[in-house]
Amino acid sequence: MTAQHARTHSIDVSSILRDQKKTDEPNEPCIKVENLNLFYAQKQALHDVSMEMHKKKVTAYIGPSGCGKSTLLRCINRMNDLVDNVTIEGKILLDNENIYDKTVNVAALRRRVGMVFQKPNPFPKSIFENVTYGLRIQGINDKRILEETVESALRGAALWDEVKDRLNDNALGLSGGQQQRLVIARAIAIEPEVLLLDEPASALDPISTLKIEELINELKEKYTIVIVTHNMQQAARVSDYTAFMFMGELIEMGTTSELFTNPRKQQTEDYITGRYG
Ligand SMILES: Nc1ncnc2c1ncn2[C@@H]1O[C@H](COP(=O)(O)OP(=O)(O)OP(=O)(O)O)[C@@H](O)[C@H]1O
Repeated sequence: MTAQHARTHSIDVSSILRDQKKTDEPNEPCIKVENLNLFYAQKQALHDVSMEMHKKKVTAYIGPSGCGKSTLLRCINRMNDLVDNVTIEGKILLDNENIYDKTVNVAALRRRVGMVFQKPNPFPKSIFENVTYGLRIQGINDKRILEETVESALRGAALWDEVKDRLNDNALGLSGGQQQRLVIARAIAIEPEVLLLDEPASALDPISTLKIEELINELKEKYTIVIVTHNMQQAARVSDYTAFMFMGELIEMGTTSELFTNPRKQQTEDYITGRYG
């Protein structure tokens, strides 16, 4: 990135921040990460990470490619358990309960902590069946409950008006942006506490991206949200708190306005002004 780009980059972010009406009032912590280390076989991908994420706020993870953002995100619903040869040390407390405790039921944890990935991944089923999937696997088949859930989840994901007349159509016929909102509807249909979003808009066009960002602002009234993004303007637009990571370490975390306008660490400043990454 050139110096000119770097200056433009940081100016853009500050103007975005000026336009935001975010309260910096912290809510109580919902998730506490304590001294987390993660190894993929011999390779250490997270180094002694400790941080807190607040209830009904949006926290963004930023940092250069390969710094561990997705790895850290996936620890919050134990998705890394599915990877061979992973070793995890430390704790993650969800409402003060260690999710890595041996007694934790991982399926129940994943109902409380929903996840949306970079590429929309609807099932090759109807829109209705996609949204009700989580309820059906819990054995809920009452037609009235399913219909009410479909409407409220699709409304919650800002998709209802676009699909209400074709709920039985195959979800794969939706556009990429609609598919991503459908996947968010599927995640919120089971009323999780936390939503993990791993670059949810990076495969989408600018208009669909804007819709997802507006949606995140609405969803935080109900959910604690953690989002991984490569896009600093996006972090500035959607998040209340931002964590900057570098080579598996949490370098700095603060309110988004603090981190972007007054970073405490040189590495953070270098990254947000586009000097590297
Ligand atoms: N399943 C895996 N097995 C082995 N190594 C992995 C695995 N997943 C990630 N890694 C390594 O762990 C490190 C952190 O990767 P991670 O995907 O968490 O970074 P990231 O910051 O999300 O990157 P990006 O922004 O490119 O998505 C990288 O060196 C990556 O190669």
